[in-house]
Amino acid sequence: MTSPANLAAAPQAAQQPAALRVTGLGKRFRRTWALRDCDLVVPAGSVTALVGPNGAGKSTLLQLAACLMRPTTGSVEIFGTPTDAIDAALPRIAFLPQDKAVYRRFTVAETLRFGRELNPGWDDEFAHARVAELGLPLDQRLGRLSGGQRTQVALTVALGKRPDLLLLDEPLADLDPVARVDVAASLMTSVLETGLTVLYSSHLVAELARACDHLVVLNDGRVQLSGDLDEVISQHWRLTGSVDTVDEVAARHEVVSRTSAGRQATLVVRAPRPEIGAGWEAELLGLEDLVIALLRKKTEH
Ligand SMILES: Nc1ncnc2c1ncn2[C@@H]1O[C@H](COP(=O)(O)OP(=O)(O)OP(=O)(O)O)[C@@H](O)[C@H]1O
Repeated sequence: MTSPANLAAAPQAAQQPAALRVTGLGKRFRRTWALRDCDLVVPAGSVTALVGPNGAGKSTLLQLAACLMRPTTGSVEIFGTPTDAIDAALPRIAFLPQDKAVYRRFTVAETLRFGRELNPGWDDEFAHARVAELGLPLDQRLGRLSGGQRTQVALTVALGKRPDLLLLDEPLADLDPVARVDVAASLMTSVLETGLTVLYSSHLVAELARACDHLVVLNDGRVQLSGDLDEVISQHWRLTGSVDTVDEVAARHEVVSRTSAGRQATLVVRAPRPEIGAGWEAELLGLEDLVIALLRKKTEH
């Protein structure tokens, strides 16, 4: 009753067209399993948030999807093409790694030229229009741009490749709050204009709630939950009541987390409608509280 479940991976896997499909995926580095037994689908056209604590395996998953590493077990498919067939899969993907991987000595123009030379499907007109719209000077070296501007150049290179699946590893992490909001908004405009699928890892859960329609929670190398964001949120409740009756209430539900303070017990449960008795209250969780509950180790059993 208490083990976290993969809410929607099974039905998703059967029904939805997948931009990314991961089956039985595992990745081991020496003795450490960074990912284990992962099954998940990122639906085509979705903006999917990938969340989890440090070391959960988010970057490893993104790098496997970007064909930068080979799985130890299982498989990864991009729009139905296994990433083993790298020549077919690669043109459909763009990956923005955590460190953005830009050359600080290159100017903006040189960076775009680099993008053009490396990518057969490069859209030069789009890339130049995007940097012009953002007011980024073509002759400026990337090392002299602000962090937010550098991120915008890296995003322009990723988008200029005209990918079908954009993989972003914490793209906003090193930006100040204003730059974060601006970069996220311009990214979402580009996403809406192009209709591409995005898988986006971040610790900034509140910002993800604005941008994303699907959620994948990774914890300790495993998929803890995946599904449509509204559906996920409509099925997670915070129940509060007396510690005297908490066992009875817990026994009627799938418990995600359980805590207590003095005489008051709090349960986070997964249920379409919670079944509570007198003296108990139920409220739906917001995304941030839900992610915290999912990632918190259960403190009592
Ligand atoms: N190249 C590597 N060699 C050895 N171990 C690795 C390597 N890459 C990742 N790991 C290990 O795999 C696990 C998952 O790491 P990963 O970077 O995927 O997590 P993450 O969720 O992206 O973390 P963060 O939020 O801190 O970026 C960690 O235990 C990490 O130490």
